[in-house]
Amino acid sequence: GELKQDDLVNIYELGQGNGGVVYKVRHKPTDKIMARKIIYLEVKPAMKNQIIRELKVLHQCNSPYIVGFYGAFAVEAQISICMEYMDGGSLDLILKKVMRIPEHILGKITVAVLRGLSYLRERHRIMHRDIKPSNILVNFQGEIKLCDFGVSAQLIDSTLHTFIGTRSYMSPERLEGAHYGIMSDIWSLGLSLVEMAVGRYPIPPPSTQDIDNLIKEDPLGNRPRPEGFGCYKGLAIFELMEWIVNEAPPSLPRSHFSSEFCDFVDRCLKKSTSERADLNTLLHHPFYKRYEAESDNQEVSSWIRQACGCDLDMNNENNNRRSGNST
Ligand SMILES: O=C(NOCCO)c1oc2ccncc2c1Nc1ccc(C2CC2)cc1F
Ligand SMILES: [Mg+2]
Repeated sequence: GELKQDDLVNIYELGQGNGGVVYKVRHKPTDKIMARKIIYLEVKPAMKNQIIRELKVLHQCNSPYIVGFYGAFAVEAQISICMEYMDGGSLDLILKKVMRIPEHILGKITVAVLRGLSYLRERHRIMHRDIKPSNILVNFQGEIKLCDFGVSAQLIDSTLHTFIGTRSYMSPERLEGAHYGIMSDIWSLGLSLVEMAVGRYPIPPPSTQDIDNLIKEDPLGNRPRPEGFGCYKGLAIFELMEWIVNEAPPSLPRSHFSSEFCDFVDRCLKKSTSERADLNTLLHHPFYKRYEAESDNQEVSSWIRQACGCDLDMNNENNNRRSGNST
């Protein structure tokens, strides 16, 4: 049945984005745990109703690579979007916890994102519009899914002025105000992969020294960040946009990543859309091919649990071994 505010109980806040806040909630009538995103919008009732009507299309959005949808409703100036609760959280939060994400996990993330983008395009004729680590969610079963994509045209229009949007994942053509489409999502994917591989937002590009500091012999890739690292005191948003439009795109160092992975991100980060790889080309790329065969989510599942420090037995075992009182 229809979701309504009085049937939801807040458990705790999951996060705040620009223009939205997300709560973990329980739906009393079904006892189901959900994530409830609240977007504040001062729009005329007619527009609000149109947004809710357009969001209901999400009931037809069924894919293993798209976060599930339970319903949407409006109360006063709030739009609520209730969706599947993903207990591993978003990749930006995971990235804050670990130093960086290993290539074999990024391969699985790439498969999920490309399949999610293909689903949205083939079945719903939409692009995502906001690909970035915080819009890629994971769970402890090892599933990787997309959220916060532009399914409601009216919601896009109503938030263009308010949400500054994280322009820093936007493609050069979009920042220049030119026409843009799915190829812009491909750029955002490439930039997100470099950020997750290297461990910091990759513009301005990290120096070779940065890279060497990053990728010291740390197989698990999770180590407390050295002081001041990663929270780069980099450029202001406008300088960043100028850099993206005027300077060479970032790339991965072949010294630390496979040539297929380096080539994959290079094809995503071509500044000119005519040179940039499109979705179908990427679905045939050796980097994608290397990971598309793996069907089980076990590898991602155990990595996520280790990254969240949730497989306590593993940790205790390590601690025991370290302190020498192994049973
Ligand atoms: O959250 C959004 N932007 O995040 C900035 C505010 O924090 C957002 O921007 C849109 C623009 C147009 N249509 C929709 C959305 C939408 N939200 C959304 C879309 C799809 C789903 C699917 C169920 C998984 C869930 C969502 F919350
Ligand atoms: Mg988001």
